[in-house]
Amino acid sequence: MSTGATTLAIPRSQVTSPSRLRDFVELAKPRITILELVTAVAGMYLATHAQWSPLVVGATLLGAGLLAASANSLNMYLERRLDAKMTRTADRPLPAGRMAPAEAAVFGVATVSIGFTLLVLGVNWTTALLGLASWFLYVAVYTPLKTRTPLNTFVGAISGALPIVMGWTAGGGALDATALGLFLVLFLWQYPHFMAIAWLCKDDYAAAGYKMDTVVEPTGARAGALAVAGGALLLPAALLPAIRTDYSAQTYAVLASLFTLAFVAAAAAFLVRRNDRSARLLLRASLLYLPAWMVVLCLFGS
Ligand code: HEM
Ligand SMILES: CC(C)=CCC/C(C)=C/CC/C(C)=C/COP(=O)(O)OP(=O)(O)O
Repeated sequence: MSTGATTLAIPRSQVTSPSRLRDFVELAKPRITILELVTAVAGMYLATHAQWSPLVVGATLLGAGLLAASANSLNMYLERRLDAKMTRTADRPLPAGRMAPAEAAVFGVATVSIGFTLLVLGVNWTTALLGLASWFLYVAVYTPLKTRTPLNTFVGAISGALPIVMGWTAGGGALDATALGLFLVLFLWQYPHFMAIAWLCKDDYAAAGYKMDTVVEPTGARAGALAVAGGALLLPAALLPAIRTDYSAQTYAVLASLFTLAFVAAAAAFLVRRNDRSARLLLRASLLYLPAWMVVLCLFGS
């Protein structure tokens, strides 16, 4: 009798090892989650001018991080069969068979419960409810819409724009014009960001049956136009969080407008020459734009 057979009979998902931890981290889509948390820190910095309580900062980041981890793991649970059809996602823990679907579901339910409770008890109800709204829109509306209509991006962008507002309200900010400006910048930013990805991954998306803009309109003209529109609308939206007339706000307005014009130029280049090179450039520009905008906003716009 071979002991090897016994070893092989143990599901890989029950083996405890560092790679198990890596799989749980992967379930949370760490890069998107980290940038979301950075936006929350920027929102909180603007509201408090760094006169913040370390406990509230910790509770906000942990609570929002757990909600984002939950949203992402439940998205992976719901999309495990479709993820198996895309080269970009086939090696994720669920489609690759390294984790049982039930484990991801339990992780997703546990993290949303703990994250929401932490935000209610350690921060405030407004922030907790904004987090729950973001979670609900992503898991229960955006995820099922992905296979139905390209309007899914509109809903995903609402979800992705809420964490910066959560940071703002966690720091005591009201749901005012500044909050609206922060929301709109994040919302609009996602159009150029995602239209570049939608172009680069269009074959994958088509293979899995996702109705992204580049799948239903494969020339990419519509995706390009949406990227330019999102970028152009950022010009007025980026000015909203700093409607003041003093010198530092003017510096912010000039710098933010320059960044935004460069971003719009990258979107326009993609619209004109729709190829992988221009899409990659636009994606890179989007990932530079957001941190640059947040730094300028925190230094001069508050
Ligand atoms: C409609 C909304 C969004 C969609 C559909 C979307 C989709 C995606 C996809 C599919 C990727 C992977 C690209 C690849 O593997 O090459 C990606 C990358 C990324 N996204 Fe988004 N995203 C959205 C919004 C956001 C938001 C709100 C943030 C954070 C504030 C964000 C941050 C990132 C980052 C940091 C990366 C780079 C990850 C890496 O280097 O692999 N995204 N996005
Ligand atoms: C606090 C809280 C709840 C934050 C939620 C943050 C969050 C998950 C934002 C969504 C951003 C988004 C639409 C990503 C794309 O997912 P996708 O499903 O298109 O990506 P994929 O194809 O890589 O799975």
